[in-house]
Amino acid sequence: MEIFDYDNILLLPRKCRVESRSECDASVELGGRTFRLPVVPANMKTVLDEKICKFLAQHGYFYVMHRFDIDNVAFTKAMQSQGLYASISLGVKQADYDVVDRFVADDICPEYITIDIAHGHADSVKNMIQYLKAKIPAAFVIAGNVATPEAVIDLEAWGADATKVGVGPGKVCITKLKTGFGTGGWQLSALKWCARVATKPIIADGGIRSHGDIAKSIRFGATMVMIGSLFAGHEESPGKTVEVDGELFKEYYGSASDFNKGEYKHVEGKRILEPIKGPLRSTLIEMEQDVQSSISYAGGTKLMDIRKVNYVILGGDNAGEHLLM
Ligand SMILES: NC(=O)C1=CN([C@@H]2O[C@H](COP(=O)(O)OP(=O)(O)OC[C@H]3O[C@@H](n4cnc5c(N)ncnc54)[C@H](OP(=O)(O)O)[C@@H]3O)[C@@H](O)[C@H]2O)C=CC1
Ligand SMILES: Nc1nc2c(ncn2[C@@H]2O[C@H](COP(=O)(O)O)[C@@H](O)[C@H]2O)c(=O)[nH]1
Repeated sequence: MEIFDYDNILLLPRKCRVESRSECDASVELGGRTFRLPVVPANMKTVLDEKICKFLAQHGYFYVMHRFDIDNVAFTKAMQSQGLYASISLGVKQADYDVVDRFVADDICPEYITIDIAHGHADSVKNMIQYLKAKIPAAFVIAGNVATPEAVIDLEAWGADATKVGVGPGKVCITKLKTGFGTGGWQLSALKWCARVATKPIIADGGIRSHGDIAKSIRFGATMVMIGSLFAGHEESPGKTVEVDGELFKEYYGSASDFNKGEYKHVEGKRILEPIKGPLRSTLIEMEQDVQSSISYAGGTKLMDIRKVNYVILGGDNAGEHLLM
């Protein structure tokens, strides 16, 4: 198997088919809705809050609200009462089953539900998917996180509508160091490996460090990418603002860090400071323009045209040109 990551892959251009990059369509379909970008901010406390979710939904972007210290039912009601879709996260504990029961009792259905646990290839996820499918069948269920084709096959067979791939590639992740497991350092080839067997959308989660990594993820089989660190340092970001030597930063911490958990137990995340990089809407617009550029370099007009390009692996044992035959 080829092992590579975002840093040592480059995509190869094909003859341009547009006169302007504005002709390229960066939108993507997921769960019956079309979103402007194949990008979703990570469902983490220092990345988004209710206000950001509302902004994203109103402006045609996908979001997944985090699941920490939040009333999912009240959140769903608030979004839907404004004519917006609701996209929430759940765990697999009794409290999460109680939330599902409240949805049923109130006859409310969030449009998207992401089952979000560290080791998603687990019977606990199978049970939650099956409970959701029985109780709220109209919800689009995303399940994860996983790292292998076997896991993608199982989650799809258990009823997940999409899977989330990525264990340990995140910027505030210390899973690799603490446990010796994961896709940190080879997330892009893990995605390729998983995409070979997937029959439903994959969300590639973690390890995106620059906008070009979005196109690379699409090339290797992602329908969408989940991004934390690139979104964490905005003016609107919910993380605390910290001043260091006159420069302003926002804190960004892992959902499995002691900062999120409130205790030091099974910690697999850390806290870092991200330099503040202006308003969120500017980054979203720049991302869209960059994805449009990627599509144009792919010789295409729409997002999935990126899947057609060849690539090179730079350096290492797998170095060379890889042509689609
Ligand atoms: N993408 C990634 O690489 C990672 C992401 N995270 C994020 O951190 C947050 C917290 O995750 P998580 O701790 O799973 O959530 P929870 O604390 O809600 O745990 C979910 C359930 O899974 C169990 N669990 C957690 N890890 C494992 C494991 N390795 N093996 C077996 N059972 C496990 C927990 O039990 P118990 O705690 O008793 O073991 C609990 O019953 C999530 O948002 C998750 O996405 C965390 C780590 C890696
Ligand atoms: N191993 C851990 N992974 C975590 C934790 N909190 C979040 N995450 C994952 O990281 C991505 C975001 O990655 P980034 O590279 O874009 O910053 C996020 O979506 C989660 O899957 C954690 O505490 N430990």
